Amino acid sequence: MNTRLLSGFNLLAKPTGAVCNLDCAYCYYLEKEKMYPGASSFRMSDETLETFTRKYIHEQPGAEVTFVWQGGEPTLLGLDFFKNALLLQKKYGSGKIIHNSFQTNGVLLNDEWCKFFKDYNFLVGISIDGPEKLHDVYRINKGSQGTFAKVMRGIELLKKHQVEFNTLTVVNNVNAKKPLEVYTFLKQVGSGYMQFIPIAERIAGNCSPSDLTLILPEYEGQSELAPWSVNPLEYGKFLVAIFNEWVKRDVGRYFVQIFDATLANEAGMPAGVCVFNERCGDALAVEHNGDVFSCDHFVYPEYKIGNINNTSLKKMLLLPEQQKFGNDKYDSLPRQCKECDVYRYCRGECPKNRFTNTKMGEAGLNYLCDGYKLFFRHVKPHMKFMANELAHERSPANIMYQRIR
Ligand SMILES: C[S@@+](CC[C@H](N)C(=O)[O-])C[C@H]1O[C@@H](n2cnc3c(N)ncnc32)[C@H](O)[C@@H]1O
Ligand code: SF4
Ligand code: SF4
Ligand code: SF4
Repeated sequence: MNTRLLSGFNLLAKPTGAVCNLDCAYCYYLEKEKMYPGASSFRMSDETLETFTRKYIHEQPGAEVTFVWQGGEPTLLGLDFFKNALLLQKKYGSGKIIHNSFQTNGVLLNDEWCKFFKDYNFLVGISIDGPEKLHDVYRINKGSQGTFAKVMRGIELLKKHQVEFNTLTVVNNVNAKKPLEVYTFLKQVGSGYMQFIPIAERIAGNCSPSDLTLILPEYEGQSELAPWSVNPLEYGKFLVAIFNEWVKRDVGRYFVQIFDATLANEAGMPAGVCVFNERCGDALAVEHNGDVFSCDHFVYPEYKIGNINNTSLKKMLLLPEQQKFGNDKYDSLPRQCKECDVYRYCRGECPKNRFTNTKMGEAGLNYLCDGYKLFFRHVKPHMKFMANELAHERSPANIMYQRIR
């Protein structure tokens, strides 16, 4: 038995496929609709939902199961879909503790949605890229209008109903230049847990309209960097600026995913997020029709590992190609990463972003490398201090009263 399976796996659900009410310029998922030419509906059927729920609960080795609803935009399915999902979770629950996490653009939230989230204890992730002028650069609707006002309305409703929420902020070529504006804004909004996701995409040249244009890291044809991609050093500086602010006054008050992950790695614990673990491969994605893929960021025909309606999840996880996918996170690293002084934090980050070469000409280096080197080297002494506090059962927040050099 694969030891990673013993500790559980995740399945990110896309019950509306790539269908969305928005048209965010940088979205990696919208074009996945092309993978289902001729599909008349992108709504997960009741049968597939039931099979998915049953298998996901029964095949999970642990006593807790987390459903993560994403897309496309999951609110487009309407509340009844999720009421049914909860009934099915109850039906197949087998005494396990079940959590639900819901990733949304926030635009369609209303009192009814928020009351539902509160009543059933959903954790809601809201995508917001900063204050209005930064958010509206890329997060636009089908009429090319900014969505900031509607997202803020959604957040106010979540707060009114006391729904637990966190934020996802895509760091792109524009907002990366304004780290403190973004950070201060997210604090004002009431985000207790911030996730920053760097954008690094390449667009293929000479594509036919039916091709996916945002390409896999191994693609060797003609391509160009997508203009919204963040510059690696700028990303590093963005993180450093926010860290410097956080470490002075916000430790223990605001949580930032990459800071948590770095501290966990320093302390010898699992990072808590796949990109900063040594290996991956246990976070699958399921499309509206039951197709299962190696990962949400590898929804490509080459990475389809089966369909939930006719294969067990365990069988898919144990397929040699899926095992290789997860092991390659470490095995395929260039030598530069394996010998890197901040490897214990960075771990080569996500294989999706490994499309550049090392100085020695070796392929498979992470595009964001320079930024990560800058950030991880900067935070290293602080992380060592905080890990030492943890090891002595003291609070890492004590760092706010220290001078670290
Ligand atoms: C694909 S969306 C689906 C859920 C929902 N529609 C939303 O926007 O939150 C999931 C997350 O991916 C982020 N995202 C979109 N395009 C991305 C890209 N090219 N690289 C990294 N993250 C991206 C979005 O900002 C969002 O936080
Ligand atoms: S709202 Fe989410 S799924 Fe829709 S376009 Fe934006 S990032 Fe993509
Ligand atoms: S490919 Fe990247 S996002 Fe997917 S599981 Fe691995 S580290 Fe995570
Ligand atoms: S900082 Fe660069 S060299 Fe070091 S592990 Fe990360 S990607 Fe590899």
